[in-house]
Amino acid sequence: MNPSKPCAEKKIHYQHPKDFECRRMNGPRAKTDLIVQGCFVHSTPNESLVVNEDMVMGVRGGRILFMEPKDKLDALLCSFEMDKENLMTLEKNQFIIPGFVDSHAHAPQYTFMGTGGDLPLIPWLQTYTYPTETLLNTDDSFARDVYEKCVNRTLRNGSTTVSYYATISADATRILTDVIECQGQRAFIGKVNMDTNSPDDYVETLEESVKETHRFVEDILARKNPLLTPCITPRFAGSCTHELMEDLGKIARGHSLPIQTHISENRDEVKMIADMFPQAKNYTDVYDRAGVLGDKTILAHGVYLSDEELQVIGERGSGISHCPNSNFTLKSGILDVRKVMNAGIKLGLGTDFAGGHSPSMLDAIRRGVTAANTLTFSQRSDQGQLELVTYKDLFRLATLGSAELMGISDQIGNFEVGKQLDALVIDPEVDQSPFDVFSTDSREDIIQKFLFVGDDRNIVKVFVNANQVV
Ligand SMILES: O=c1[nH]c(=O)c2nc[nH]c2[nH]1
Ligand SMILES: [Zn+2]
Repeated sequence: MNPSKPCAEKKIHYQHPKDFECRRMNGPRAKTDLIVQGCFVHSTPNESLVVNEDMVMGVRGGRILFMEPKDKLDALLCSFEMDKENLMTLEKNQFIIPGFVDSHAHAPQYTFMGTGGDLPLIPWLQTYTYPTETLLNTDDSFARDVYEKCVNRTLRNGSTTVSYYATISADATRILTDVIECQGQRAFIGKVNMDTNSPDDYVETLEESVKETHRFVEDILARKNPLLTPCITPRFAGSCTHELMEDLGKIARGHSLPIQTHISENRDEVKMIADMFPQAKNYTDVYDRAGVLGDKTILAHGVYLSDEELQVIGERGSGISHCPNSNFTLKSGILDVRKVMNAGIKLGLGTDFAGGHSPSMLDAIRRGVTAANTLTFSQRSDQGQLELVTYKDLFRLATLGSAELMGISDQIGNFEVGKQLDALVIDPEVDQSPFDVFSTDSREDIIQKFLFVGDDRNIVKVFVNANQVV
């Protein structure tokens, strides 16, 4: 097997290291059937945590064909003409969950993840973020090294789908796309757009930005890989002119593409946007006037959105990516998740590394619980009884919620028949597991222990579109 051959044949300029196994070998569609028997844990539109014991799932061409009680196994194998050789039976305490969907992450910032938490957003962007992105934007081999490690790390931590920001260059973004494609992850990928209020060596003209965006969109669409979606990415209103955002909105609508950007993350940022766009009513109105708010728009953070803004976001069908680690690390604030959920606005979860200092959606779940608990301290005295946000709600946001936010919940997010199989096999008793299981633990206790104490050691298999990628 020559791991680099398929990519080389497609004339992708990216070359893998010798020992790297390019998963494009499998093609984006799984060739063999897969049957899984065991305990399935997922969210449904009505329930955040559903545990289905003793079930059997059949998968063909990457898609879930059936999910039935295990005593029907023989009859199902017979009627779907499936081979028992493809049966994977989970062990006693193992269970399977949908792959995590990270709805907001910055691949180039993986370089400095875990450092630089001493500053708030705007000086953090100027001091750490822009210089690092400038470096990856211009040094291909460094970018390749960072992107390979970043994608490998997110996959190992169970993120089967990630919505990534890259840098401002279409060529550099292409390196990230090559890496994601070869490692077999499902992803939204965004070439970042910035045409104002940015460093002299990390900024584009309006014309360049639009031209490069077309080039990047065409590169990804030409690959015809259903796992990859170009995502139009005006960085935030603080680095884009109205004219650029308007043009980007048109490109997104022209190709029916998603849009991702940041909104209302930090008080100084909100003030900066008000100064830059005096004609707009508020931050949301800046995007609304430019035609950036549609039913495929992912807005990261939204900590300081007013009720009026939330209403507009809901009416446009846009949604919010909640990034609690980043909000704590950059000292931005805390999103009122219950308020957003009660407003009926689409809500997902994101790591936002390297504003956040973890690539793990397990960490995002935990920080989300802490964020919600923290809000209850300040709200209880004046509002009486509170509707709590639980770990089950956060599990839903990390899977089905993010899939809904990204507009792909018809394909992934849970184990509904007809969806594609993106899944994680969890082994609570793996060697070196960071937690212990006792005979007194119920199944729900074990799931909760994994969500609060588990890590990538417990994620023993990762499937994207039924292909095993870890
Ligand atoms: O958390 C964030 N990370 C970023 O890179 C960024 N750019 C604008 N606003 C931002 N917020
Ligand atoms: Zn971000």
